[in-house]
Amino acid sequence: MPLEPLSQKDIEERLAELPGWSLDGDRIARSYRLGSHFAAAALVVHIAQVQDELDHHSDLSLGYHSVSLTVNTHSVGGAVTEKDFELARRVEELASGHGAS
Ligand SMILES: C[C@H](O)[C@H](O)[C@H]1CNC2=NC(N)=NC(=O)C2=N1
Repeated sequence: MPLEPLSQKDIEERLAELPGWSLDGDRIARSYRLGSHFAAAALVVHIAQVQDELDHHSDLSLGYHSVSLTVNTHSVGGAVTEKDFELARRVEELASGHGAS
């Protein structure tokens, strides 16, 4: 099925199931805290691996003890789609395995 922009209501319903995620303009976003810079870097690499697997890529940044990402879907002109939430759910699983909060 082709990707379509989600309505505001659809976005809010999905965000309600993803604590820590929020709408930032036309993107969904989350930041994580980790116990060290190296732990944060490892999470970035793991997220990059999943993004290539899904062929869907966030803007992903590494801080001192933090990782931040924002994502929308370029192919529909930069709107939020189901694919962004698929990535967000996968990242949540990963982050928990890395001890991120
Ligand atoms: C050709 C390739 O499949 C596309 O460019 C993919 C790659 N990653 C992507 N990532 C995001 N966030 N949106 C896209 O539309 C997108 N498209």
